[in-house]
Amino acid sequence: MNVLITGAGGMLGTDLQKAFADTPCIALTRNELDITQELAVREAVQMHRPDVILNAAAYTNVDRCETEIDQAYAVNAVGARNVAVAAEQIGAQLVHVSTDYVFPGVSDRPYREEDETGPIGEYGRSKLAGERLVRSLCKKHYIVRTSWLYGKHGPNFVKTMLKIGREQGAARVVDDQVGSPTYTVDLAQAIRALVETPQYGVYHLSNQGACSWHAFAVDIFTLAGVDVNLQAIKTREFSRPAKRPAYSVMDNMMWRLSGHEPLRHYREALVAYLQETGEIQGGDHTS
Ligand SMILES: NC(=O)C1=CN([C@@H]2O[C@H](COP(=O)(O)OP(=O)(O)OC[C@H]3O[C@@H](n4cnc5c(N)ncnc54)[C@H](O)[C@@H]3O)[C@@H](O)[C@H]2O)C=CC1
Repeated sequence: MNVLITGAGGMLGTDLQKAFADTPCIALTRNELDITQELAVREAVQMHRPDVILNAAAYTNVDRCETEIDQAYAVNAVGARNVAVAAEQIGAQLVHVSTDYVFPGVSDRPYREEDETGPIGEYGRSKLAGERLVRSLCKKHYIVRTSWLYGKHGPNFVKTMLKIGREQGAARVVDDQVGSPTYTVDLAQAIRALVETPQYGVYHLSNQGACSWHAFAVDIFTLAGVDVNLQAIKTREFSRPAKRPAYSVMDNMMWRLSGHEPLRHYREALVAYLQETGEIQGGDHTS
């Protein structure tokens, strides 16, 4: 299996490279391939002729998407289209990574793959546009919606909390947004397993369990042994340009029904992350 990764320098892209390290893999960062450039995408795909393309490139700054709408759509929709067309031309499989933010966040149960979408911000709208283009333009597609990513190779909530907690000894975190934190290493391995089958379609892939950002911060500080004055606040007290869904937990139904084991619980994944980044020593931290 020959693999080509776009957005390979990002947080997920870097872990995808590791998950596919035992197979021929061309990893292209934004500087090496800008997916908004249709001709460049077509040429790169024609030249390398991968069996599988992993599109991890995206405009991911949720707040900036509210004002930089054209830039967001250029990458998340037009860029996704360019990759989908190029994949289809050579009959390649395409894994396109999307987000829980395509949902409005008002469900009383975890969102399933076929539930109605309804993004409440420009990031989610641009990602949904990308999903639709991929679905209609590339037959062999896997659309992988994931949530609340953190990993070793990018800025993320865990790093931010540890920095703020250690430097300031205090933090205020919202407790009225609920989702599933997901470790990029686990997601990359799941994507690896997914492309071993021709079970195309839309997948929700997240670590198991759900929590608020505040509860996640409690886990982070407890596990890392950082003593912090942690205050729970409401979203309305923490003004940000983009609205976020209040509840974006996703049922990984299609993954389960396709015969895969659920991803591990988010707390177990967090322990692994903290150990692998040297924040805590090995041993049993899960009780
Ligand atoms: N970070 C998160 O919490 C979540 C992320 N996602 C999705 O997961 C995927 C991976 O995200 P992360 O690794 O967290 O983001 P990231 O921001 O770390 O990585 C995205 C990469 O795309 C690259 N990129 C941006 N514009 C590009 C362009 N025009 N051409 C080529 N590359 C370009 C960036 O340079 C960056 O390396 C994205 O599709 C994102 O929408 C979904 C849910 C949550």
